[in-house]
Amino acid sequence: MALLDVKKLTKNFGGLTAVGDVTMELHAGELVGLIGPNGAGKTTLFNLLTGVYEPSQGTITLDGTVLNGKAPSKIASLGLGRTFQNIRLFKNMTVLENVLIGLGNHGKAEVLASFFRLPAFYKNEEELKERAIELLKIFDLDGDADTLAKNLPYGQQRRLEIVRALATEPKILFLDEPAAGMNPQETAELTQLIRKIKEEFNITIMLIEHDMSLVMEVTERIYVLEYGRLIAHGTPEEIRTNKRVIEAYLGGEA
Ligand SMILES: Nc1ncnc2c1ncn2[C@@H]1O[C@H](COP(=O)(O)OP(=O)(O)OP(=O)(O)O)[C@@H](O)[C@H]1O
Repeated sequence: MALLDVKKLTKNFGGLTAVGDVTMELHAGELVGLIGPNGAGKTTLFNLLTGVYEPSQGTITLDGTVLNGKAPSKIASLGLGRTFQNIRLFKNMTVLENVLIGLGNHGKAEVLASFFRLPAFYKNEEELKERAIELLKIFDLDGDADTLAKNLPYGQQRRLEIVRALATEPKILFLDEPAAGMNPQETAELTQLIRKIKEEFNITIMLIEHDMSLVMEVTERIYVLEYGRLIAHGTPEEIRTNKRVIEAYLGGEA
């Protein structure tokens, strides 16, 4: 059974079908690409999958649970994590605090303990901090734990966003153009990082990216959208040579 099962998903904005009749599956442990020309509906699809938008039609099922109609916070707690096209960090908080927020999915007992400053609160705080530092170490950001997020170089802010999303321990991580605005050196580092995430966390990743060499290098399968419709699906090699895909991109540039 697929981990994420998307059936005939559609989102209309007035007369515009931003996502139309999309059916796709993600399996545990896969690294899958989502590409398509500007305005193809990629971000809208992520917004549907993470509950930001309600589908006009179709169903989204995670591990047997239907996600339609659930709030984004509920969907996040069920195991869908994401980053955004434009960085959304708490810029005036430190690097460590940003990760602690990701980790801070407290249960009711912990909230009570923290309110009354019970011993469990301190133990939990210490443990969370240790876990946060551990995560930052994996991503080479532990040296900047006390730096304000806004003072990190751009590439590292993007990296921190990924760490924060991973801190919620998602089953599936959606990355929306993680290489946007990066220089070639930063993009090369990101490529390594995405590989590392897959190895160390053994999670499923779906990646929207305009940088074709990055997509072709790291993904195992690719879905291609144009005008909201899936026009192709296959291995990087199949997609690279797919006539329909080449046409879509050439048309987009003309
Ligand atoms: N909230 C909205 N209201 C109306 N139209 C929208 C809304 N969000 C997206 N659209 C439209 O839906 C279409 C798909 O947009 P979307 O941002 O999903 O594309 P994309 O593939 O992510 O593009 P890009 O690669 O440029 O980020 C576009 O025509 C866009 O203008």
